[in-house]
Amino acid sequence: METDSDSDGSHVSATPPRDSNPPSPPSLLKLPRRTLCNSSKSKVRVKPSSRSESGKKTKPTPSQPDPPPPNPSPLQTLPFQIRCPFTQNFSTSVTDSLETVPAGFFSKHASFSKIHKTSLNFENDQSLPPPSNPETSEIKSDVVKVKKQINLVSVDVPLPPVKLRKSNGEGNFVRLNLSRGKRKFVNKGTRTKNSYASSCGRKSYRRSKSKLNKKEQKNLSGEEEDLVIEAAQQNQKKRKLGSDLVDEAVKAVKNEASDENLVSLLKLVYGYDSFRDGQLEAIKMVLEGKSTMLVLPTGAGKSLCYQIPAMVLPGLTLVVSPLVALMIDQLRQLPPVVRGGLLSSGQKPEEVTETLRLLQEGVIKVLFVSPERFLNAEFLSIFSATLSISVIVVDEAHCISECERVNRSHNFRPSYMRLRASLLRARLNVECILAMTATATVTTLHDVMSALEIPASNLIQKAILRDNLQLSVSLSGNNRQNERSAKVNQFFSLHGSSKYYYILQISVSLVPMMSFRAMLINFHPVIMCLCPVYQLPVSRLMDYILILLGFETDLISRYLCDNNISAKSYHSGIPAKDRSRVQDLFCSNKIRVVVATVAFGMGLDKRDVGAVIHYSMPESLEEYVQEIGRAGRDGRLSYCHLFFDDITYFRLRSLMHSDGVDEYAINKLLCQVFSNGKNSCGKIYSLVKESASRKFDMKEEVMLTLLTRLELGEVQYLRLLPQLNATCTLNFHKTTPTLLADKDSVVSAILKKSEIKQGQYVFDIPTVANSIGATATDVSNQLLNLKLMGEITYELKDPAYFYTIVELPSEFCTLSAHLTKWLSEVEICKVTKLDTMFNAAVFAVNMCEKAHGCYGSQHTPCLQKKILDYFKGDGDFNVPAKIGQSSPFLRADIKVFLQSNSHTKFTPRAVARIMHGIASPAYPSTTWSKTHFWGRYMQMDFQAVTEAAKTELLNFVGKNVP
Ligand SMILES: Nc1ncnc2c1ncn2[C@@H]1O[C@H](COP(=O)(O)OP(=O)(O)OP(=O)(O)O)[C@@H](O)[C@H]1O
Repeated sequence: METDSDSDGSHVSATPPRDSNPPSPPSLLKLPRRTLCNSSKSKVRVKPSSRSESGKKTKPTPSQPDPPPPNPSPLQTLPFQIRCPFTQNFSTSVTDSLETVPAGFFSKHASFSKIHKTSLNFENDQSLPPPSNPETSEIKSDVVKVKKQINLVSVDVPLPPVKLRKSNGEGNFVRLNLSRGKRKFVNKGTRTKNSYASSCGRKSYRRSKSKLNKKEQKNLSGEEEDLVIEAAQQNQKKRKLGSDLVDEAVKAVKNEASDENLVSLLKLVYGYDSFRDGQLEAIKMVLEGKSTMLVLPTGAGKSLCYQIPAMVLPGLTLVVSPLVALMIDQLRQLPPVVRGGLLSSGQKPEEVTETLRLLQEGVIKVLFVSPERFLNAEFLSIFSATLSISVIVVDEAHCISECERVNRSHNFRPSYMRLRASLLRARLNVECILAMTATATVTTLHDVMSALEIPASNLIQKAILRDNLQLSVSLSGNNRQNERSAKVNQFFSLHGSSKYYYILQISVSLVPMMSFRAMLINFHPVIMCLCPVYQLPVSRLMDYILILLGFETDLISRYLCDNNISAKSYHSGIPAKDRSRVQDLFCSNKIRVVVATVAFGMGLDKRDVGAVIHYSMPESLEEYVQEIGRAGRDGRLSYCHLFFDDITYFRLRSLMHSDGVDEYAINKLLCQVFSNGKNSCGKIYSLVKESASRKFDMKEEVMLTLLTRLELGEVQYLRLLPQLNATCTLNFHKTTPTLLADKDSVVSAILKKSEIKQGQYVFDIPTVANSIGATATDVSNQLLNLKLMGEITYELKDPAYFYTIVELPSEFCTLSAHLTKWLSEVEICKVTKLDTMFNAAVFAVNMCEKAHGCYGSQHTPCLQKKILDYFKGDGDFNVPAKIGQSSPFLRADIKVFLQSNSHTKFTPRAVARIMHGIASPAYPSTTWSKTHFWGRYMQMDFQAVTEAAKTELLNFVGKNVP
């Protein structure tokens, strides 16, 4: 399943809210007024809002008067403000920024506090936009003298070893590959500018000199040239020294993995003074070869827990990661002393070959792979006797849990079933497994630890949430279109042109776009809402990620660009190359906003993301925690706002049922898979994806999940083979078919097993392969060879799942009942997670008593509590009251529907899907959305609709229905 790694769930198309009574806008977050001022006001220090004794918020008192605020408008009373870059003030006083950090944060996260201060210093120094990478500024100052002295712009003087980590947030990989515009998925380690072993001296000087333009070269005096050479040589020495120091430190840890030795290594390689909570413990466990379950909050530094062991342990560290984007990001984050590589479906053959070569040579210490690539025959063949693996790291290990697997990636990820300790040990001979996640409920932890055979004593679990994230929620209301337009007009007539108003204009102008969105979703009578406006305080370099559904991302990013906020969209419809470019641009601060679907968030480690805005509700609290975890990774206060509305919730809840299947359909699938009876064992078969999907009314991913379960369940019934096309249409050109068949067994088999249609030979690849005892891949390769020799041309069609039968089930009924139960548990689990997310949001908005620090739309304490309860297993799992359980019209509507479609066969599930507006392979939306029953009962419990459909079908057909 090659695409899985890129899955982002953008299939979800949310319906806009249509509540006729919009809530009163959320109360204003009292911002330091400086965020609203132009640069001339930048020195004005304003205390953040304070609370009166009665608990009411009071307005901040500026030490210097600001321009009078605009007249009160609903648009002002919002939690955030999106700032235009031109009005942004980058010069922030240290005290102001410190005021934004919640009490207790530094005490808990010593290392965070260090970074926080570093960043503040940077801000003071860098007062003008556009911003350079904050992480490089400190380091650059070290070399500034040399540069100034010799009047050079582009001489890259290498850095002292202790600062390596900070000097280049992109890691050596970026330097060598990405900066050239080509992505080779190999971390080039020691050859980079910042690495210890990079060549300097003469060679470096030559390279530097060649970068200068002619004029600059002419201006370089002999004395200056000597200075350049001397600087380069000095740095070469420093690097050598640094490299030796790291070697020494690694050796010391190998001898004794003491706290002291590990901290020295940490300082030397990363420049950090101390480990964060949980890191040291985890590193020591891994170094001792103990399988470990590590649960640390987002941004707490889990990656370091395998990076340091990778420096010390002799073999390879294999990291299984769910998304290609995440792998690339992690590869970049590797320190220069640890060389990494990745194997993914998006690579060119030469990149794969290069990675394999480096692996064989033992140069690559950390290899990232997707679960789809993992453990297949090709992958296993890499690992010869000489290549040993020290640790397998399962990143985002919650995906192993069955419910999580489908929920988080919005797609079935059957390949996660391969991540079982027994398989890993048998096939890769690895003892130590490190499973890492930020979000795991008690059940998920249990699933992961038992799959990976991690003893309970080896669980390291710290806080779930960082406390520098300010959480707010608002329920989107639904204004009628003309009301909205009136509001916009009123707003502009009141506050014409000042910069302050300009900022508001940005959000207000989202309104026409919302209407456009309404036009796109034409399946329901949609009443659009005036999307609340976000006002985000920009007290520092600020970036935003808007998490929202696929097709909207382009619209919104275009809109933001039109309003001078540099933004790009990121969703699965964009080619992988462009997506990674967007990520590069965002990470290098060239754009400020990424308007993205969920694919963008996972694992992204950009320190200064100031806010994550959920434009629509995530599907679970795990997803929410994971996604807001992209904000504030530098330890500073950051904002996470969630918009939710009933319609989107209903829509998402319906979609949770789109993967479900009935026992009847599973039974039919089993009959086909094992249709060849006793003699089929050991033979190759194919299941053509498209036709089977329609026949069984089952999504392709669901079929693959079932096949994988038949391979990896308690009994191995079959073995999955590489996916290929099943049907071939072939023409002979040079040699006559019979002559060629004499020389070639594949051709001979083709002649025997083909049908001739219009002079062309049409055959089934598995049939030909079985007839000569070859594999389907062998047949495909031979066809390619013959084509290259000019003997044949051919066309392949019918993409299919290929498998060999290992054992026939004794009977299908028990097996299909078992599989159905398993899938329906997953379905229920997904719905429960969504309900819990919705309940938490509803609680924050409606039931929170505004005690314990919640106020206005700020719900940090109460949301934090909801999240913690959920992860402890005490969440509010009740079905929200909004979900209807019965309707007086439902059965009558179903009856009419069945009568008007009497020519079509339905199952109860198929009827319920249509009533919920969910397309399926056999009932596509192109046909069925035309019925006016489409989506009519979206607000009713799916199970209740299914039951009603079953009753009506029984009445209608007058006999048992499946
Ligand atoms: N001991 C430390 N002191 C200071 N910074 C650290 C420390 N350890 C890690 N970091 C930094 O913290 C940031 C986040 O680390 P990392 O990406 O490993 O987090 P994570 O736990 O994997 O987060 P997520 O679950 O969100 O992917 C990185 O920039 C990393 O360099």
